[in-house]
Amino acid sequence: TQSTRPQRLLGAVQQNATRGDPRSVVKTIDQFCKHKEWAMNVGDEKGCILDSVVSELNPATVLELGTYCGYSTVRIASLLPPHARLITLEFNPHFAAVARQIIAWAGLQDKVLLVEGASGDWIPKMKEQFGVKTFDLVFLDHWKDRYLPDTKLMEECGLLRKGSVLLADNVVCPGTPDYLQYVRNSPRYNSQYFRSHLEYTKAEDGLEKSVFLG
Ligand SMILES: CCCNc1ncnc2c1ncn2[C@@H]1O[C@H](/C=C/CNC(=O)c2cc(-c3ccc(F)cc3)cc(O)c2O)[C@H](C)[C@H]1O
Ligand SMILES: [Mg+2]
Repeated sequence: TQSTRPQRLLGAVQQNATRGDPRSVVKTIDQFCKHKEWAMNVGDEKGCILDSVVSELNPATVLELGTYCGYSTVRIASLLPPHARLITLEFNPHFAAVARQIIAWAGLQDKVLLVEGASGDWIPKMKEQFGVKTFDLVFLDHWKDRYLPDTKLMEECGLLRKGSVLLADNVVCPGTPDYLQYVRNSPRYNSQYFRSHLEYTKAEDGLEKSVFLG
């Protein structure tokens, strides 16, 4: 049977990256996407902005919406302090299976909880199922029309506290106009745009960092 792109990406990691070395996993995926097949990972340019936000925040509890192959999961988890936890939601079983193997190859499985299912179903269960009080950081990188409804859902479920940071990928390309309008005009957020480029291309894209004001 034909392999899928995520399976070919996993193969590249297993052949070229060093087990237990997150940086080599990240580098391998970026090389694969630059020279072999483009894939919708946040990539190295926006990834450096992601890294700086994570390092500056030093979060204890992180939520990622949209694992895909686990590239940003590995980037984030590799920067977390020992007892910090990253919960990442992926509703496609095939992508979840590939991501689990990539996260394990990087040696980060003890810091990451990959939950297979839809954000709309799992966000309301975060407290009771995983003992989450609030998230220090949320990385949004799933379907672009779900950023706004899921942000409102997180507010309603009391998962954000004063100072919680939302970091959203692709606010220019493919674009998340309703989400941007909301976080930039709501008095409950302080929003900042980090201009960059769409992964592995010269097209403009960027990350929006929005601090919840409570
Ligand atoms: C009800 C479901 C919601 N709840 C959900 N709950 C759990 N998991 C969810 C949910 N919704 C989606 N997912 C998962 O997240 C992933 C989806 C990721 C989506 N990402 C993009 O579409 C994108 C496109 C481009 C792009 C740019 C330019 C181009 F020309 C082409 C492509 C670039 C980028 O950086 C991009 O991140 C994964 C595929 C999908 O199974
Ligand atoms: Mg993205």
